[in-house]
Amino acid sequence: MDRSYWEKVWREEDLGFHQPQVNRHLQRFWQRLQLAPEARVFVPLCGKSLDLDWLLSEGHEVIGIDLAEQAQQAVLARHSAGVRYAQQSHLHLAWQERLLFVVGDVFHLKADLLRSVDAVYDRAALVALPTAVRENYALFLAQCLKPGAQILLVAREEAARLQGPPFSVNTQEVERLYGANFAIECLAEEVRSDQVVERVFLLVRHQPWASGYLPVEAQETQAG
Ligand SMILES: C[S@@+](CC[C@H](N)C(=O)[O-])C[C@H]1O[C@@H](n2cnc3c(N)ncnc32)[C@H](O)[C@@H]1O
Repeated sequence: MDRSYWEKVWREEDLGFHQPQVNRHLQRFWQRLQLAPEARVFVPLCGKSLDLDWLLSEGHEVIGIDLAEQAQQAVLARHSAGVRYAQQSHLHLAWQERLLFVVGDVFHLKADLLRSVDAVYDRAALVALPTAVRENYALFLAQCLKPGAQILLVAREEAARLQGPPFSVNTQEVERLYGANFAIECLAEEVRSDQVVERVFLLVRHQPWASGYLPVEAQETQAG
């Protein structure tokens, strides 16, 4: 999905993905991450999700990014006091107290910023991306996140779905994308009435040199 696809979605307010309430998996499983209240949380492809507000209410610093300026405006309308703005290359930044909302492409974020993140909350982000971009996204997160950083991932599998977004992402796909760099635990699996299987995963970035770990930058070479 290119930028023009999402621009049209936002222009036409075709926002079927937006939830009018905080995600129940987030509320149920967030405590499993055992984060300090002041921990920094990254919410990629965040839209105008109320989950940002919930994470702020837990005391976290929250960084959201979305291509859509409308998403930023909607979120800032809920956090309007004392907003400040800045531009950094292709990114439009707005921040207010513990919230930083970036308008731009997730792949333009600086690795330094993501390295400061303790946890990532991914609902409808990975599954919004087609296969090739999904691979880049998973590798990008692996390269930027520090060891020990966690990802709470809500994925959806829909066997009959050939097109997206949302795309069907099953357990094998999560393992293919993240298995080399993260420990993966499936926290919940639910079959919905519409035959969509929703799964919640907890991913933890490996510590360097743990058994089986190779840094993503490493190239295999011949001995001798
Ligand atoms: C399916 S929506 C999910 C929004 C949000 N996570 C939620 O739960 O409501 C995907 C969002 O990703 C944004 N998006 C798509 N590609 C992006 C990219 N490369 N960088 C930043 N945002 C992107 C779109 O504008 C859209 O708002």
